[in-house]
This record gives sequence, C-alpha cells and structure tokens, in this order.
Amino acid sequence: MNNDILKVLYSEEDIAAACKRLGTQLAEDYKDKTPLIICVLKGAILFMTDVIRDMDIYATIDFIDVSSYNGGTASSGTIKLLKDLDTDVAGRDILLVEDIIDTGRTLKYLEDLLKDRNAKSIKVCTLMDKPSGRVVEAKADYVGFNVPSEFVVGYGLDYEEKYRNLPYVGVLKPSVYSDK
Ligand SMILES: O=P(O)(O)OC[C@H]1O[C@H](OP(=O)(O)OP(=O)(O)O)[C@H](O)[C@@H]1O
Ligand code: HPA
Repeated sequence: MNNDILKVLYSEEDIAAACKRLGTQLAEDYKDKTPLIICVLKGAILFMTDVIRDMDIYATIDFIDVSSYNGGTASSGTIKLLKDLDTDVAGRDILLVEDIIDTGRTLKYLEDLLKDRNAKSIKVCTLMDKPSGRVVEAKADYVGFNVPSEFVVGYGLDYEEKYRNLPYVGVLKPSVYSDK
C-alpha cells in the first residue's frame, strides 16, 4: 500500500501536533458546555478518535454516515445519508468533526440537517480544508491544514475505499488511477 504513495503531505507527527493544537483549543472553547461531538463517517473516524483525546471536558459522541464520492475522486453532487444519528440534537451544542471540506456540499447538507433539527449551536472542526474545491459556501471554525488542490488519501480518507488505514496523508501515484 505504501508503494502507491507519490508523496506524503502530512506525516504522523504533523497530524499528532495538529490534533493536540485543535483538541486543546476545543477543550478551552467548550469547557462550560457538554457538546455533542459528531463524527462524519467514514473519513473522519481516525481524526475524531485522536482529537477528542486532547479534550479534557465533558462531551458525548455520535456518528453519522454520509457519502457522495462513492469511492472515486469527484463528488457525485448527491449526498446519501447512510446512517443517521442516534442522538436528539435539539438544544445541543454540536461539534461536527470532518476529515476534509472540499466542494462544501457535505458540510452544507449536514448543517442544514442539524439546523432543521433545532441544534443550539453548530461548529465545525476539520483536519483538512481544500478551499480551491468549493462549489457551495462552507466554512470550518477549526482547521488542521489547508490542503492544495490535490486528491489526498490516508488517515481516514479513501480512494476506492482503500488507503484509509495509512497513518499519514498523501497523494497517490498517477499509475494507481490509470491502472484501472
Ligand atoms: O466537501 P465535499 O466535496 O462534500 O467532500 C467532503 C466529504 O467527502 C468525503 O466523504 P465521502 O463522500 O468520500 O465518504 P467517506 O467519508 O465515507 O469516504 C469526506 O469524508 C467528506 O465528508
Ligand atoms: O481529496 C480528497 N480525498 C479523499 N476524499 C475526499 N473527499 C473530498 N475530497 C477528498
């Protein structure tokens, strides 16, 4: 699997430092609240489980599974809700945890859903933000890295459902795509 990687963008050490920085800031900002931390599956699974370790506050967690890339490198434009939350979000302070914001469509879909369900507040923490990909307006409150205009994999992010278990974020060799 490592042989498919052209270059590493963010190493394990880079990611650990970002998690510590963000987790510490989030703990400070939410110290007087008990937020509901929502992990957006599947991509955010590694990031969410790492960043919450640096948050010494009371919080509850839940998971929602939405998909629009269907394993490929481009957004289909249609967000499918694959698994809904178990928690009632009405009146809750929500922290959405994402791996990446690209076109912004997923985030817009989730924010609309949470507003419809009367969440008290909604903030967004993303490991990566790719502003060059934006199609709809979407903004994160906490960002680990601003990424260049490249398709990235690893640390939760996939290509054809693979590479999620890489401990770093990188870019695939072109041959991985053209071999198909
Ligand atoms: O800003 P956008 O263009 O909407 O892209 C961001 C979303 O795309 C990816 O999810 P994906 O649909 O690939 O599902 P996955 O997390 O299960 O891989 C990623 O995990 C984000 O949730
Ligand atoms: O660059 C990306 N990589 C993997 N999944 C994604 N979903 C949106 N952008 C990306």
